[in-house]
Amino acid sequence: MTPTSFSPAAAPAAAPPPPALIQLREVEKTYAGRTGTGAVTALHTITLDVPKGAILGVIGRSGAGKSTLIRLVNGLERPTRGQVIVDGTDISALDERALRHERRSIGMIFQHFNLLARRTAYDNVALPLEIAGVSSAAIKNKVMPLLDLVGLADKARRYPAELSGGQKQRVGIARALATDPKVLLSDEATSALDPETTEQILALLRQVNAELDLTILLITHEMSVIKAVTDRVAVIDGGRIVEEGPTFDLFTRPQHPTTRSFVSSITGNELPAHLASRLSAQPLAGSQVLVRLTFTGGDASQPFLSVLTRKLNIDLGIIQGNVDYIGGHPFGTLVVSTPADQAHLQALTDASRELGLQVEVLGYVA
Ligand SMILES: Nc1ncnc2c1ncn2[C@@H]1O[C@H](COP(=O)(O)OP(=O)(O)OP(=O)(O)O)[C@@H](O)[C@H]1O
Repeated sequence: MTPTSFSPAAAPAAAPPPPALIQLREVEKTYAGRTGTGAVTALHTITLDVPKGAILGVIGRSGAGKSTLIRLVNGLERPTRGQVIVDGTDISALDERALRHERRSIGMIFQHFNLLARRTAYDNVALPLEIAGVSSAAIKNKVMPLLDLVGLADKARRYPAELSGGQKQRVGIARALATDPKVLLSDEATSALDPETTEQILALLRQVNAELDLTILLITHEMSVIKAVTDRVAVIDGGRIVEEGPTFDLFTRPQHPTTRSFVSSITGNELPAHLASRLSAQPLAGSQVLVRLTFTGGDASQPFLSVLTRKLNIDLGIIQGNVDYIGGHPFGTLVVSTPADQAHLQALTDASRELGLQVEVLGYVA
């Protein structure tokens, strides 16, 4: 059943967004069908802004169109319709030569690192500079500080086979930064790494974002990556952006069912199956109503449960609860049960709203 939303708390007034460094304008991408298949429209009328200096994550399930989207931004694919603009340049309108030049300002890192096995870490990082015709003295001045930045100064002469997954991705990041890009594209860059290494690589991305004022567009299927590193998030589903906004807002006030499902995957918001299967949309005789209270920001630590029970003189059963942090800001959810009486429910809703909580009626269980 679809939960009824009881007046979610108003979003705080947002400052005007800084200018977008990446702009997708009504972008559509249709692939000609492979042998024996029809054409596939991977992206439908996508409009998306990545503000300068931001880390924006695009999350979607397999086949949603993430890879297509990121490949359009570095010009590996051309849109069927619409424009892809990076720092004022319409990537989709460039010829091959101009595109090659423009790609120097767009770094990219990959899930499987894409390092050349016969080149050392140093030589992998040097490669884009060699291609750009930079002198070997200037290359040395560039590569060693970059290896230092990613924590691999002592591994310059190692080959990829001698490096761990995390170290390989560090080389990938240094290589992507070699040409001083304005934008870093990350294609599932931590998907092949264990959780601890993932955390370290995401911390490195945050570091280069802050130190180099680098705009980062990353695609992922993992909400934990979105939570750990992004400022903004776009949810893609069936080739369409179904929701986009500041990461904290999407976690605390997800609107679209796909976003809710992604958020649930990490916050444990989903009710246990045995309870969800018994939920009814209408009250039954003697039933309890299940209500999800969501608390965000600085008020998350207030003792609202005891305030509510004292104020309303009601019993609240705790069904499920969770507190989490995004960018250092707490948010949490608590699912409570209480007798399904309309006046009772209204009083609980009003009192919860007074405390700054969002209230969502999930349904009724007998
Ligand atoms: N070169 C291609 N030719 C035809 N269809 C393609 C091509 N590339 C992608 N598609 C189709 O476009 C759709 C979106 O694919 P895309 O790879 O962008 O999704 P994704 O979200 O990155 O998926 P995954 O996470 O599995 O990589 C899918 O239906 C896919 O089969």
